[in-house]
Amino acid sequence: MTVRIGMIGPGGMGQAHIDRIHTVIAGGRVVAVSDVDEARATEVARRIRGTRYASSTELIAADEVDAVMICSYGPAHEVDVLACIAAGKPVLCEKPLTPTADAALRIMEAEQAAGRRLVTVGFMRRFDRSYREMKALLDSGELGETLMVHCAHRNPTVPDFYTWDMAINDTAIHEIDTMRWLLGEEFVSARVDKPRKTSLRAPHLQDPLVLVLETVSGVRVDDEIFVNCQFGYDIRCEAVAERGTVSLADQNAVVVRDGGGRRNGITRDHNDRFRGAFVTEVQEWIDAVARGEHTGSTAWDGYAAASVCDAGVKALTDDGVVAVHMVDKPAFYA
Ligand SMILES: NC(=O)C1=CN([C@@H]2O[C@H](COP(=O)(O)OP(=O)(O)OC[C@H]3O[C@@H](n4cnc5c(N)ncnc54)[C@H](O)[C@@H]3O)[C@@H](O)[C@H]2O)C=CC1
Ligand SMILES: O=C1[C@@H](O)[C@H](O)[C@@H](O)[C@H](O)[C@H]1O
Repeated sequence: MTVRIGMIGPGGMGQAHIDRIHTVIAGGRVVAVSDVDEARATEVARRIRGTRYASSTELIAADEVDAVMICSYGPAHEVDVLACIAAGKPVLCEKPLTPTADAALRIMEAEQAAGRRLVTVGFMRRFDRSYREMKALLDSGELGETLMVHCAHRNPTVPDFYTWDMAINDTAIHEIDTMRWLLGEEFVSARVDKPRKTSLRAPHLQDPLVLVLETVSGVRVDDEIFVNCQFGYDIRCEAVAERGTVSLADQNAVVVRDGGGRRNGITRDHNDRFRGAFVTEVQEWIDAVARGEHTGSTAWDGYAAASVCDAGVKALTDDGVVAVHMVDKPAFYA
């Protein structure tokens, strides 16, 4: 069976997903697109020989669409995810599921009422080989209990529409989800440290910042967010445990040594750094849709991450430690 996919919001991320589905991934084909930018949707539909729908509502309802990928902006996700649930169609929604927890809660409620897990959130770092090796080592207990994790998430730059809160609910949300998964527990509080700002761009942003999180058991996670670092897409993570540490290595196959020294390249963007993770994530989702099963991060994961983001965004404007508020995990997501 070929899973026929409808793509909402075929911008940068959406087109990268289309390319991998049509080249390296098996079992799926993007047959339909819709975008508020009609010219973009028309061009992408022409290129893939698919159908352009005037609205996401029409795309979701179309008989030719078995499953939906949502790659529009975070604030636009909720309405389309709810429409997919109402139509009974599996949906892979790019992160964030929603920028705030109240919206994610409405999605969880709708999905539970539908009685079937349909929502997968695009937290692709869970599929990254390096993070997986790190998790396997920590879970083995060889290094003892994990005490702290130091993360850094650096982007060369961000677009003009990037707002101050997105440092938390669009960027740090990656570490928030990955650390929940890596440590296997929830966060209880958030604080934001605000160092000197870069003069190189965007005075409306607190850039860089350090998000400091604490888990239920007291593990401390610090996450440097620096989205105008100029030099590359630089993702770092070091877990400190009782008997040792484990870190992500740089993502290069080769290291150059010459008269200028020893060096390896720095990845340029998310597709460059997480290419393998995206392929595994989307392949596993298509395979699960074909089997009629759910896979990957759930609406609960989207909600839990958004709850931590709410606290982080509050901590960005208020000084001090902000508590994370979450509902109890429904049995539906156990
Ligand atoms: N997993 C990852 O590392 C990454 C995830 N993302 C996520 O992917 C999503 C898209 O980001 P980008 O592709 O970078 O943005 P983009 O701006 O390149 O593309 C977004 C597209 O959605 C369209 N759009 C906006 N609102 C819409 C609506 N209501 N209905 C239909 N189309 C709509 C826009 O016209 C545009 O074509 C976001 O949720 C973002 O957080 C983005 C980059 C990396
Ligand atoms: O998800 C992503 C973007 O939406 C976000 O804006 C960037 O900061 C992240 O590095 C990228 O992976």
